[in-house]
Amino acid sequence: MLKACLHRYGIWLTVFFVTLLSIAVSAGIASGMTYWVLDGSMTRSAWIITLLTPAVISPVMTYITLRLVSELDQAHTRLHELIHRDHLTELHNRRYFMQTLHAEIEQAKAHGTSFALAIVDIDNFKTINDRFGHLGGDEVLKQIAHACRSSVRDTDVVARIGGEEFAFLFRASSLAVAQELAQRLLIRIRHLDVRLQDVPLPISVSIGMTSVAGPTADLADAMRLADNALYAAKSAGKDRLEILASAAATA
Ligand SMILES: Nc1nc2c(ncn2[C@@H]2O[C@H](COP(=O)(O)OP(=O)(O)OP(=O)(O)O)[C@@H](O)[C@H]2O)c(=O)[nH]1
Repeated sequence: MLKACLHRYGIWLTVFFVTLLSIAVSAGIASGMTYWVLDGSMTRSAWIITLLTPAVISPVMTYITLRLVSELDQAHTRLHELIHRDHLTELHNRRYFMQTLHAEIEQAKAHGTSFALAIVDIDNFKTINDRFGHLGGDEVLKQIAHACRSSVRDTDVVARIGGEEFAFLFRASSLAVAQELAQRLLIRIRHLDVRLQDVPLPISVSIGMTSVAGPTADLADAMRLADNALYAAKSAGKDRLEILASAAATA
């Protein structure tokens, strides 16, 4: 925490902030709160100290501290976005998706909850790149990403997990509900009005889906089943949904 502060705000602001903390602590005002500082939750502890210190520190110093804390908050939010967003489509990225999937699997194991996982791959995307170049392909990716986002519920998670591959996590969903959402996505993408250089492009995706439920839920198994289902959808002619339910979900 101290290193990050030094790096971003330089020596003088860091010294100022540390001095401020020392004054507050030595005045006995922040006793009991210091474990939060040690715990690393700088923002929360700094806010608490800031609220308690106006009586002993001048308003100017309090203002500076508030600015510092708010900048730290913004820096933290920007960093979080950089780490978890795909910059092209503004969807979540693979890292975020895998973390969320892992948490959802743990939830299923602990509480017997269920959800559906889908992997969506654009059909014949290479031909679009070959014909219109990488920038043209990027434009199509953005439009498909938008369609993906607006085809699901707020509680669902959508991410771009590879070049022309997206993943969906349908929370607390039966396979039937998730299947309906995926079918809706297929239709929506089929009817997208995508044009590059005024040429209308037929766009479609293939979807592989599986369900995850109960104490035997496993991340690697879930990804493998969804991948295999996607492979089946591609092999069966593309532009379709294939489902491979896990043994636990069908039991
Ligand atoms: N424009 C663009 N293209 C990408 C990006 N990432 C991967 N690609 C392209 O995606 C294409 C994927 O091609 P393939 O794996 O052959 O897949 P496909 O042509 O969609 O074929 P099927 O999956 O069998 O339907 C390649 O041309 C990659 O260069 C990206 O970020 N932007």
